[in-house]
Amino acid sequence: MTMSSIKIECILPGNCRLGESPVWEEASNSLLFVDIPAKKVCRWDSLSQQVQQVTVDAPVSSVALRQSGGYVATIGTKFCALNWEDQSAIVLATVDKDKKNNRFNDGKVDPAGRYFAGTMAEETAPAVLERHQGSLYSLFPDHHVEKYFDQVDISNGLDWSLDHKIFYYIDSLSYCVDAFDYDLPTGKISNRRSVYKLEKEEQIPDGMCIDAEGKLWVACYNGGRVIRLDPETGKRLQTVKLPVDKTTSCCFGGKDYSEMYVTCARDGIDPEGLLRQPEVGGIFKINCSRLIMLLQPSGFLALIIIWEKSDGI
Ligand SMILES: O=C(O)[C@H](O)[C@@H](O)[C@H](O)[C@H](O)CO
Ligand SMILES: [Zn+2]
Repeated sequence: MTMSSIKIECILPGNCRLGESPVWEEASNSLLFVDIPAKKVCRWDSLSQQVQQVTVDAPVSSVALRQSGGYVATIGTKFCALNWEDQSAIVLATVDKDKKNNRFNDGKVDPAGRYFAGTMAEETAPAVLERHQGSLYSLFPDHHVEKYFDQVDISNGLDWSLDHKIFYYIDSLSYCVDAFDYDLPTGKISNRRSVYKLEKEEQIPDGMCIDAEGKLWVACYNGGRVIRLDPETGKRLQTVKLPVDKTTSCCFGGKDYSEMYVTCARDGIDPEGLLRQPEVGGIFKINCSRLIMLLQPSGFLALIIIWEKSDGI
């Protein structure tokens, strides 16, 4: 993929205050995403170009697909099951009960159906917050929660290697992309190491996804770009710049997963910055005319048992 073959389009000139967690839903040809402070989960239908949204009662930081249909989402400090039709959220588990100022941030489902998500202290301004308050958790199909580690500043991008043996993770204020050995049967992680340190102009690492060649794509908050990294060599392979500064996350989607969708934020941008970025708060699509390397579903399906509805997994 060379720069010249890339087309970037604002597909939804929305007004996201803090767009995050893009996830492609194949069954509906739709892109799901959240606007965290607006407490909204949105679903953009790529065929009709219409957006539907569900408003919840606390900041919603990530959304994922459930194997049995419907969604799961991290709302405030709760893992929830989200029913789109009646707009209800069922609480599955609550974390950080002793930390009243915390909320979940980015989350994603692992290849075995566990829902991983980390927390952070609420920000007073972008990237300004009480440090070391966050932790990383996962929700198992039976609703029990495991805690992996604490002392996290801003729990962010996460994904798994194609062979499911490595878990990649970003704590934004470390300015690094980290890797852990991953044990899929148990969901255990070990042997933390850093695979890439962001350069100054790349700014703050935020959301992340993996492509079909096992390379990582990281959205750079304040950097106005997504970067493609080789986690084996620690080298940056590519930079794709976007017409907005606060790029927050990315996923693959569209036909054959040949497109990349990128979310961004407008909160924290001054009036001059808003004038300079007319498409701020929109959702972007990166199209590559030569189809290579992408073709990677943007997430796994959460295996969550909801006994109340007795609808199995
Ligand atoms: O969406 C997130 O991940 C955080 O909630 C955001 O607030 C920003 O991305 C962060 O400030 C940049 O590090
Ligand atoms: Zn994020």
